[in-house]
Amino acid sequence: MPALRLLHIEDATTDAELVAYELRRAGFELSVRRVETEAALHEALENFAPDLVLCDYSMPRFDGMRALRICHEAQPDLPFIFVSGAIGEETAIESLKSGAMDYVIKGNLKRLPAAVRGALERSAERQARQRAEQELRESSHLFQTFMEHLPGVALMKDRQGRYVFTNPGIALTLLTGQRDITGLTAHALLPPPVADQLDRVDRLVLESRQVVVDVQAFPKADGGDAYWEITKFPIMDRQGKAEYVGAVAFDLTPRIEAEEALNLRTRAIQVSANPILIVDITQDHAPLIDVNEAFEHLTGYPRGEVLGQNCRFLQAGDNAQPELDKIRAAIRERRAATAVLRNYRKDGSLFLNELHIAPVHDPRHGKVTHYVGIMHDITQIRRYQDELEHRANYDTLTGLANRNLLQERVRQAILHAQRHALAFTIAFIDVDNFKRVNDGLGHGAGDKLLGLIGQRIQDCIGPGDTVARLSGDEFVLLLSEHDTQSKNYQLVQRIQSEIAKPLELLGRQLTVTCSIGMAMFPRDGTQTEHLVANAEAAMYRAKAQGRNSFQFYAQDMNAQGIARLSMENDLWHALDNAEFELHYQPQIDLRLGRITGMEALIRWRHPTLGLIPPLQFIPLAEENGLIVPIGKWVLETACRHNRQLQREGLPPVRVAVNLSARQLRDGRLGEDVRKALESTGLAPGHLELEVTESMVMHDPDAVLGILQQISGMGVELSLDDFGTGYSSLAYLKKFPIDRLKIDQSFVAHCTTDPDDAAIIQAVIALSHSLNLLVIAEGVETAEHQAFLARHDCEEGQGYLFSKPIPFEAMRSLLASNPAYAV
Ligand SMILES: Nc1nc2c(ncn2[C@@H]2O[C@@H]3COP(=O)(O)O[C@H]4[C@@H](O)[C@H](n5cnc6c(=O)[nH]c(N)nc65)O[C@@H]4COP(=O)(O)O[C@H]3[C@H]2O)c(=O)[nH]1
Repeated sequence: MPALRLLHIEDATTDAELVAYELRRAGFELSVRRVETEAALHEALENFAPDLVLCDYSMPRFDGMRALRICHEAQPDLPFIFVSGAIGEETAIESLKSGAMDYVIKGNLKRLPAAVRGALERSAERQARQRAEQELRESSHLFQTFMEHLPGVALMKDRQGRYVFTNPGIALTLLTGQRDITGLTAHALLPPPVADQLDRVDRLVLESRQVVVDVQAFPKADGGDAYWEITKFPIMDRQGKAEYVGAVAFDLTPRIEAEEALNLRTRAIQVSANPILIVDITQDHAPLIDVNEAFEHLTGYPRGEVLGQNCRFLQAGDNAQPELDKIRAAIRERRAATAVLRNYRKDGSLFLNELHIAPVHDPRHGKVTHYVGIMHDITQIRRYQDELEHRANYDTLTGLANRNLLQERVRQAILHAQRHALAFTIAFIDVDNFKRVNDGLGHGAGDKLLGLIGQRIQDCIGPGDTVARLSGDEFVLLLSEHDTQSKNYQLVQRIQSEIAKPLELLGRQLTVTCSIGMAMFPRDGTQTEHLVANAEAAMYRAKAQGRNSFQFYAQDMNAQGIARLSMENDLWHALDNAEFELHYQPQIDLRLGRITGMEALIRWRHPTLGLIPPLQFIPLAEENGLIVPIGKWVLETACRHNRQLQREGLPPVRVAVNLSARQLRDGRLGEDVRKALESTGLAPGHLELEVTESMVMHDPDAVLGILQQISGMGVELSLDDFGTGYSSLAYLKKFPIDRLKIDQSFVAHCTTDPDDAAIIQAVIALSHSLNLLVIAEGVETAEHQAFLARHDCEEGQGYLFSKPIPFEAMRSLLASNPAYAV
């Protein structure tokens, strides 16, 4: 036990010693400090740290009551006892009231030890109590703070259901917002059903003495419910009786709402039409942790079979896909990406997967932990795109490249050739007389023929070459390795002999030929259009030289080709646009000087080029077959005009109409003639058809039938350009010809060239012997007329009498009923 530190305020040292003696005698161990001034007291209180103060009441330099105050102020709990001479009852009471713990008279020091012990004990008690109070205050403060900051509700109720304690959070569950509800019950605060439920659970807790966890809905001010999870527990009193219900409650609403939102999203993923997969990349083999129904549907893999697996199984070993690198790089760099992959279903079938992957960040540390993949089956779309692309680049009829693809390939060939200083060839192939097959056997057969020809051409060329069908019967070849004419020559020979091989169409043996033109890069052009146009020009030149031939491009073909091309183009529309008209040249009876007939000669009134003579477009129309409809129009118009003149009362004349070779072969000529006569009402004897020697002699057997048919109708026939060919007059006997027409080239020189004169005489004589009439064309002078008349040529036609004139002029001429000099 440490020595009692005694501070003694005493001016008399002997008194002080007596006091110490008395206390030691009573068993106290003492450490004593004696002071007798105020200053010394302050110093001692500060440095000596006394356990007890004894003080004389009245001292010469100090006052006991003052000393008491000083000690009290410095240390309120320090035990203070007056030890003094007699001070009277009142003073003693006064001192005790002022805080002294006891009063001992110096004359009765025996009482001092007991007084000291009592003071020390009381002081110790007081200090203990103060400490306890302090601790209580502190713990109460801690409890308050804790309760105030608790993110929920804490409360206590008594057995009657009255709130004994609530934290401020209680306001959250109550509609009132009331904070102090001590003494109230739930029924005073909440709707009855809610209060009833709370009471029920309280009773359960009190009766079972168990912890009960319950979820309770509380109505919210804005409508709807807030859900609280309430944990209730019994609180026992000292006797172990469950007197109170304690409760802590937490608002579940945000969690429930978050769960609902999550559920919604999960459901959205589940029912999404797009297959969706989720991969965990925190694990080494990046397993699938979720897939939706659309994934199962597309791939055929059930969910349970693929979860935990790496998505690699979708590639089924087809791992050499460059697009896979895109996915790998994106995952390495933790970013999104899109790639098109070849994936395989469970049944092994292929589908094209346009896969979009996006990283998912963990909100806690921002790291990418998962990837979400959205799949898109683009197999059909791709197929459709390919189909479109194919249609855009390939000819549907033959399966060959079309103009588009050809242009692209030629463009590439030009770039390649320019880079490596190479040459290549463009060949233009046109099937000879294709129109005849098409018209004769029908379009189906024509299409089949084009397919066969395309195939034959294809078989002749190399793998690096392209064969394209431009339109109709035109094929263009890009021969990328043909850099010399000799190579081209060999190829052309091969193509022409391949195409010319007999083939069978609709059960008929057929042989077709083709004309080929060629242009070489860079010599004949450095641009696609020029090369193709020049090859085409060469093809036309080849055609002009006879079928089944070929030509290399030569500079001068160009202008000719272009003009021809544009004219051909216009010719297609000329008939629809009514750009044709007929002029008439009168034919004169050379003995009577009267008009007996007129020849219909076609003119084309071109919108920009003006009046075009027939020799400039008839051969073209012959070639492309337009001559047939044009010829039909001429026939009808000539008949109509002639009938009109007759109706107007003019002297009836014959109208002569030129036929072309193609019309003769067309097979519908007889029908056309009959219709023209019928529809116009012209008598057959007033129509004459002119055929040329060459037309008849080319295929005499075929022509004979149609000429007999026409002649049988009563229509007259004349043989035009007679003398220019090599017809044998003997052969002519077989034909139902009425009239021979001496070509103007003989007439022109009949008066100057004895040979021509002799020929004319012989022709006239022979004709007469065959009972044929004779008409001479190109009668330009009176001498011509006289010569012809002298040799019994019945009729003449030429500038001497009239040039070909429009219909109106012809009508006027007939109306004037001219008499030409004979
Ligand atoms: N130098 C000279 N020429 C004369 C004289 N008298 C007439 N001519 C011309 O000689 C041509 C006679 O017609 P063509 O031999 O049947 O030769 C015709 C005929 O083969 C053809 N043609 C004209 N119209 C038609 C037609 O409707 N259908 C067919 N298929 N061919 C036609 O075009 C050819 C040329 O017709 P056009 O230019 O009208 O030329 C006409 C006519 O204008 C003359 O005294 N001196």
